[in-house]
Amino acid sequence: MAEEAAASTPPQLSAAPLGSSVIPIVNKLQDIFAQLGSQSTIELPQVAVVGSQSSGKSSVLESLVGRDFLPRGSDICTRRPLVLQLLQTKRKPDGSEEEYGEFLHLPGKRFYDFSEIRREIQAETDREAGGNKGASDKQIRLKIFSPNVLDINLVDLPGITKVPVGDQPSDIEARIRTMIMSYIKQPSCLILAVTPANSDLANSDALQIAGNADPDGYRTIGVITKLDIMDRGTDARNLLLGKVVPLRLGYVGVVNRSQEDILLNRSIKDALVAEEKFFRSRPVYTSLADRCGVPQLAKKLNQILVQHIKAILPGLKSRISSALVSVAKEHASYGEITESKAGQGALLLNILSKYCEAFSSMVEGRNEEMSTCELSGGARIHYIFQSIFVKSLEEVDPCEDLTNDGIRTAIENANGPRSALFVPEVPFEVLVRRQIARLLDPSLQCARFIYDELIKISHRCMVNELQRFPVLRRHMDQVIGNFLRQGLEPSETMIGHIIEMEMDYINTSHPSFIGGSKAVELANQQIKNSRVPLPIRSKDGSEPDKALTSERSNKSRAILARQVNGIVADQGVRPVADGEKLPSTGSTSISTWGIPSIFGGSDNRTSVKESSTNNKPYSEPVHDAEHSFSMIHLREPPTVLRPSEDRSETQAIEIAITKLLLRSYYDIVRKNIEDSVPKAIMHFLVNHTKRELHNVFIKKLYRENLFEEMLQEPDEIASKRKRTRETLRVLQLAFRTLDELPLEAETVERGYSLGSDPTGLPEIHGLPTSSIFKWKWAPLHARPLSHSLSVSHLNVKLCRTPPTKAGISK
Ligand SMILES: Nc1nc2c(ncn2[C@@H]2O[C@H](COP(=O)(O)OP(=O)(O)OP(=O)(O)O)[C@@H](O)[C@H]2O)c(=O)[nH]1
Repeated sequence: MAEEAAASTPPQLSAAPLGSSVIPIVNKLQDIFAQLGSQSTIELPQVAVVGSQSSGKSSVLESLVGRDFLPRGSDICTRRPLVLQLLQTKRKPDGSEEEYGEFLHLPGKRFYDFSEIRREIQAETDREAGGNKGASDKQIRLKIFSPNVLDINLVDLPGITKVPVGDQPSDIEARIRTMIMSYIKQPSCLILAVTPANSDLANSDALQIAGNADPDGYRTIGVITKLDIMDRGTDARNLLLGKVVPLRLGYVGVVNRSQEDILLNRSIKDALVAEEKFFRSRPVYTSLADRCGVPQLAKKLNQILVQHIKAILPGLKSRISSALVSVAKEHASYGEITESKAGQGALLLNILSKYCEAFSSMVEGRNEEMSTCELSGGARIHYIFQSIFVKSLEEVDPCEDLTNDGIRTAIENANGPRSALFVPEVPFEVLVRRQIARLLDPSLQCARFIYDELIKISHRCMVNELQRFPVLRRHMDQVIGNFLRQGLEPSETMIGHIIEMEMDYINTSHPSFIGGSKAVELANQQIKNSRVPLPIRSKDGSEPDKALTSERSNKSRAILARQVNGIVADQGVRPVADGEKLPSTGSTSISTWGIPSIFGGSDNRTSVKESSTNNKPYSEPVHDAEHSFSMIHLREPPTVLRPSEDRSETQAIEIAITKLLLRSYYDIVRKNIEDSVPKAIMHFLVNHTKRELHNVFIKKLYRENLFEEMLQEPDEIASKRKRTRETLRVLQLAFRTLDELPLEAETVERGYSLGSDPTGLPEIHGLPTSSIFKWKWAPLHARPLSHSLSVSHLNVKLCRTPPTKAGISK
């Protein structure tokens, strides 16, 4: 009845629950985890009680939890492992608490009456293990929800029994041992090895099985129960001092409720008071206060939990600090909200200046985020100039699209109605102009490429910073786009002028130009060298070795084109041109270029004349003598006239000269263009943009009436800023909290008071400390429990008083 009454009163822990003083610290840490958005929790070690049957395991566990809910009795009670999950719940808004249990096998059913929990454990044990003392290794899982507990698992295990009774199989002892071992061999399991004081400790099943699972004793605490029913005249001093069986973490002696107390419904609270009274009334235990009583056991466990928490703190701290750095960076990227006009103006000005600075830096290669994987910014501009533009121009052969026939046609056209006396200047100029004109397109294309590059660079400037101001970004892109287009126009005009200038005046006095005399000399040389073998023209007019000679000729040209000024005396076989017939003699008289006379020998002239007469298109029909007085009819000139196919040596020389001149002059122009086009683009487009961009921005965008519009932020950014600011605040708080976490033994001992903590959790204390319970235990000798429990070193602050020699059990 009393127990029922206790259960119905507002749930209040009546004793020092396990880990009570650690709860606030763990809560704080859990809060930090939660605020970090982390799913992980602080995993506290599981605590298992082991021992022989009826040694008092369940009683110890109950005392630690502070609630009556486990079946206890002089007979076998725990016949299935009971995994007790303590789960901390939030206090209700009105401050009231709610404690209840829930079984895994009865999901959704809440047990607010703890004696009902006990009845359900008994019933569930019977269901699985039968009603006649049978045991089963099938767990009963019970969750206890309370605002006053630590999230920790406690395991009540069946007691070790020797002689099978009831329905127990013959190997009951082995079975139970195996079952117990499966729990306590886990390195994260803390073992409470329970031995009644009225039995022989040296024969303790609890210590024996715990020793098997934890040979070094880093996670075994010895618990001596039933100190109150020891033989008269005996005491547990030596046991507690570890003189009988040494234990690294030592022993704690407790007095639980007797069977009589249970029958009388004596509460745990009363039992704890009685226990305190018991130790106080036994002078033999006075000096062992730190190892006597359930509160001391709870304290010892708390200390181990604190050590465990300490071990996980450094990892937690480094996680928080790295999160702090990245969140702070993100927060900074969203900037601050600026409301005043002056502030907005300054912000806008700052952005514009920074943008221009970033643009210039990228063009000049001073960009901080310089890539090591690919060319960027100014380097790409250089590449376009040198590796694309210049290289392409150098690969062009000015005579590439000119056939010998073409050149000859041009020459004949230039001669007009006369036969040429001099090497005609006009065809060279016409042809060279045509080649120069070809340079316009690649030059304009080059300017376009650079323009595209600048647009790309502009898009890469301040990408992150301007995310916040999409309207401004759009406007800036527009302004710089227009401005670059405007810069492209004068550079294109300039390129046009450069090409026109080159075409307008063919400077045959250029010092690098080959000049007429030299060209004639070289041409003669070439003709002479290539006189034998003469290409034999077949009937259809094709030359068998045309392809070959043409190829050679191309090669020679290529060599020629690579020489300085484009001139080299071609020593090898240098057929003048495709399909040329070379004269047998090469004697020519040479004048200087300009008015160069290349009077061919009379033979040549004759041969030209002859060849012209023999030329089919011009040849007249042969008339009979009888028709000599009749009207002579001329053949109608064809609509399209071409020069005769037969070529004189003079013509061959003329063609060769023209080509030499073309190449030489083209080379001069090409170099000029290669030099001046990039200069024009740099001046009118690139550098002009660098110089003027800031002014243009100011002129177009820095207007007070536009501030608001330009600095408009998307809602998303505002909410991101708010969110990161909050996260930042939480992280900073978490970092501070970790630093200030009172993990010193003294504070933990007292129960960490949250004071005016906004979570509103109450102060939680253990039992009032009387002089007899004055804590002296100092775990200086403690060693890591396991990997998950361990701390590599203990904080010296944990040690208030040096441990007594006896306390350091070996
Ligand atoms: N006088 C006295 N009786 C105790 C003490 N501890 C336990 N008991 C009694 O011993 C009996 C067994 O206690 P339990 O807590 O059920 O022991 P247990 O080890 O859990 O038992 P099983 O689970 O059956 O193995 C009960 O009647 C308890 O009242 C104690 O310190 N002093």
